[in-house]
Amino acid sequence: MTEPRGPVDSSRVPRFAGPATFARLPRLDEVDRADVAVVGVPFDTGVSYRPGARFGPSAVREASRLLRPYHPGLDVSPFATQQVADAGDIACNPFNINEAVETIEEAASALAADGTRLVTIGGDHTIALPLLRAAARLHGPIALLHFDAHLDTWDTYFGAEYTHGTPFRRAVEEGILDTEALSHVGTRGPLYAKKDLDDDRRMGFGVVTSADVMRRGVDEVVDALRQRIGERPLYLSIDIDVLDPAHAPGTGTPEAGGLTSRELLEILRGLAGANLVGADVVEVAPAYDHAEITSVAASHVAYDLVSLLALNKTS
Ligand SMILES: N=C(N)NCCCC(=O)O
Ligand SMILES: [Zn+2]
Ligand SMILES: [Zn+2]
Repeated sequence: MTEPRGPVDSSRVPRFAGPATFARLPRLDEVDRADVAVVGVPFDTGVSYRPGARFGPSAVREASRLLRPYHPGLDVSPFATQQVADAGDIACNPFNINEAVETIEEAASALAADGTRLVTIGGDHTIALPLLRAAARLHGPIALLHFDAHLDTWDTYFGAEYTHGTPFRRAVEEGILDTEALSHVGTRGPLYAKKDLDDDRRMGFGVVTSADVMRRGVDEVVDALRQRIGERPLYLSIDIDVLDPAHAPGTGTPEAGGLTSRELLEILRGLAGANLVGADVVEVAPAYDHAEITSVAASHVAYDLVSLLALNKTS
């Protein structure tokens, strides 16, 4: 096996020079194959409030220029022990949600066909449904940890089935999730009715609210989540609005009272050794951002996801 090709060396080429790929990694077409592909989905036609997450992938790539190759918190060099590459963006129809959902499922399945695991940068949360479908094609019904201010298990908006508020209800209906191992983390904010929580519970979700994270602390929350997941194939879906608007202003449906970026990153690190098979980071809407606060946070989250995959090399 040839050595993985890593990022551009920032001691030779200034990190602010050249086109942005995630963490300055090679493009997928520059390597034979990748163990992990970081792929963008610039789609935001499923939003219920502020648009703009279509610009998330390029903002996160730009904000990822400062990432370095060794992760001290997890003691891993994620670009040295596995080939990581930037697969570019999945081009999907911005005028037709149903068609876009199909396109994303097919493109993700094609990328993952030879064992490549995907870290996807959104795009709005609609894209989690086709990504979960693609993951379930390979692994069967999978465990899900969903980090979000919102439940995203609502039924329809204006009669539309595929929106950023409904992906996980669709996924449960389709039988692609392991309903013994579903949790929301960071949930908060007003709901439409108490019934939202009843419906959500009936679908099988456990809820660790944002206040629970504050009261119980990161370690206890991690223990509880890990017990629920066990060894199952696990997918992580991270809506950046799980963070407090102070930590992630650049998003479409902000809610007060969220996690700090430190809490989120520490919970992720607590998942080291879990059987992670794929992940997404969604809802970065750069037009509402300031000083790249949100896209920097998202790029670090994506780096941690790639690092967790490095610790779960099955091959
Ligand atoms: N997935 C995100 N970010 N938001 C869902 C909010 C749905 C609503 O407007 O009620
Ligand atoms: Zn959300
Ligand atoms: Zn969401």
